[in-house]
Amino acid sequence: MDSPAAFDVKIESPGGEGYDMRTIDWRDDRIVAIDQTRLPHEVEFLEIDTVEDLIAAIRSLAIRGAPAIGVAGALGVALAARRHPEPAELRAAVDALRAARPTAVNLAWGVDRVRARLDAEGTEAALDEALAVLAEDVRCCRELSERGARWLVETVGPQVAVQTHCNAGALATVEWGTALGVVRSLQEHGALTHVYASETRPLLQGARLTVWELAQIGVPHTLVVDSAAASVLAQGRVDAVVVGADRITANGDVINKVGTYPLALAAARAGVPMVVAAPESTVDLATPSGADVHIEVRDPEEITALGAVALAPKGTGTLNYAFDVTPADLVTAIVTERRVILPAAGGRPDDPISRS
Ligand SMILES: CSC[C@H]1O[C@H](OP(=O)(O)O)[C@H](O)[C@@H]1O
Repeated sequence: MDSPAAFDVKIESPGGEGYDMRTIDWRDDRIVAIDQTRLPHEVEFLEIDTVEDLIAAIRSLAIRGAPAIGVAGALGVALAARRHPEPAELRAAVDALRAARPTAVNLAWGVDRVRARLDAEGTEAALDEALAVLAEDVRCCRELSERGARWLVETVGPQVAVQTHCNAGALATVEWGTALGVVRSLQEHGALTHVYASETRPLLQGARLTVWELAQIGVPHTLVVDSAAASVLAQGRVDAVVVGADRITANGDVINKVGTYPLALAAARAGVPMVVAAPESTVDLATPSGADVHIEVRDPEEITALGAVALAPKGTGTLNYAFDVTPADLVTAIVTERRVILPAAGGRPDDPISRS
């Protein structure tokens, strides 16, 4: 595939002060991670010494984002092996970690991968495997981002405006990002014009995290409320929607932050490609379709209050889905570190040829 001339341009993407820090890492025999509940006002790090504290951090979204919680799961098994030598205690701690959040396949994938190494070769091997998972995330995000940027330049042209949802940036991974990784690669190639970010109620990952990241890297951006995202597309302001994923099932259905499905409907109506950027660790070939995925339902207070301020009458009933399912026929492209799958055109993640 000849590289389009535009793609051969390479410019230094400005990183903001301290932006290149890692979202999650292993230092001095413990897990160190940015507390994302404090952003964008403060950059604070958690130093996690126990599995209980790690589970709490994942459940509160202090540590969040499918790839990042996959790495947290992997490091968490290594931590558990060091803190719980007694087999029954260790098993209970690892099982509780695996169940911390149900929807992103990466958490179970990271836990299972390191648990297998622990069972086979012991505590130090478990840490080696966890550190390998961490390093792979860095590599995979860079590779999928480059692949996604190249696909966009070839498909929509040399200058690309993007609409994204939630946060699938460096904060959702170890350090580079998936959807925002594609944005950064477009920026590096001089092919990015603008990013529209939706705020992503109720926890505002778009307004608090994505906008913060885009400012750090000097990307021109506009924040919109979730319900305006469809109008942004209808007005022809963007060339592609690019989002992350929490789980991609064997038939190409994409489970991602709630609000992704309506965005895909609006993209189809506007004739704009719907692009999902995710590592292969998010592809779950053991689950046939989105109908088989447990969608996390979260605390009503996340909807009915903003901190101490009530946004709805006390006792208001809610349906606080954390994710939704975008059917494969609305997904133009899934970009991983190894391949581009075209579900809307009939491509499937479980296709033996493209999996090879
Ligand atoms: C790079 S995938 C990030 C993915 O995870 C987010 O969910 P949450 O903030 O609840 O962890 C959202 O679905 C993002 O697309």
